[in-house]
Amino acid sequence: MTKTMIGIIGGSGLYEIDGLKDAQWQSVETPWGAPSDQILTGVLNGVPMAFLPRHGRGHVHSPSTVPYRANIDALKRLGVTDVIAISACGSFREDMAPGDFVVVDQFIDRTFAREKSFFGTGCVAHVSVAHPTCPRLGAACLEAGRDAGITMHNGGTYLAMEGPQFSTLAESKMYRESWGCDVIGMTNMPEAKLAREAELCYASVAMITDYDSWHPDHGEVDVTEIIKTLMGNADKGRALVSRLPALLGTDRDPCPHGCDRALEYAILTAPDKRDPALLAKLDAIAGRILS
Ligand SMILES: CSC[C@H]1O[C@H](OP(=O)(O)O)[C@H](O)[C@@H]1O
Ligand SMILES: Nc1ncnc2[nH]cnc12
Repeated sequence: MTKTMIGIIGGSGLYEIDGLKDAQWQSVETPWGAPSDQILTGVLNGVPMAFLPRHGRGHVHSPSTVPYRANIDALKRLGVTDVIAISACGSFREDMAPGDFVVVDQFIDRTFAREKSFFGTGCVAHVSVAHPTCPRLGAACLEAGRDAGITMHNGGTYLAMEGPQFSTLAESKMYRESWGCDVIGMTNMPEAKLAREAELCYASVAMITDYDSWHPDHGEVDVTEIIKTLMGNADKGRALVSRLPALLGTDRDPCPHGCDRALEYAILTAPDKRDPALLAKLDAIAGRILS
């Protein structure tokens, strides 16, 4: 049995959380560069927690320049076992209204200008992302949100776009009508794929801020409206987070869905052909399987 450590990746509007005992902002170095910011560590309601603002405090990084690999590596290096990503999203569904939260369980990845893997020449690995989020962790988020009085939706497909511009009307309609997506954002990919490679359980909570541009009564996306909705959402996000420790507990069994064993049969490169320099960089991510 291992000890639980909760990692929260806070999206737009969520740059810190309160109530951590022994809170301190820590600098973490990784072989993939610096994470988005220092990481706030401490203990929340009896369980160790690490909080990382995805865009950095003051919103420094754009969705394309967020150092996704460094962020996931830094959380893993600190001992995080369970990552909850909290993200501002547009909605493609009338019934997923601004102010509601969605526990996302699928993604369509339309990003193209980002590093998407820790692996590559000299150590090739292929993990499954058929089920890219952890159902156990998603269920805890759903319960925590409902306990906090938030309107929660169980399951949804997140369209990850490159940005930073919002979608055209034609794109918005295509994602909604032809592709059956539920929400849209710019950051959960490659974050979710990298978390799987790092053998971390990952759940994604979408905080709905707008109806993207498809909705005839709402017109185009307006970032000032998004920020207004975000201000209300951020407090709800914190309320959800404060309920997670009681639901996840201090001790942790192996993930029933195998997230923490994703690399077991994934590495294809023969031991004698592996690149020592890449193996050294993989110390935190794949140390369990490579050492
Ligand atoms: C503030 S509008 C667009 C911005 O908000 C979302 O960020 P995050 O996913 O980190 O909450 C979206 O992905 C864009 O980066
Ligand atoms: N409509 C939208 N499209 C992409 N990212 C978003 N983040 C918040 N609203 C969004």
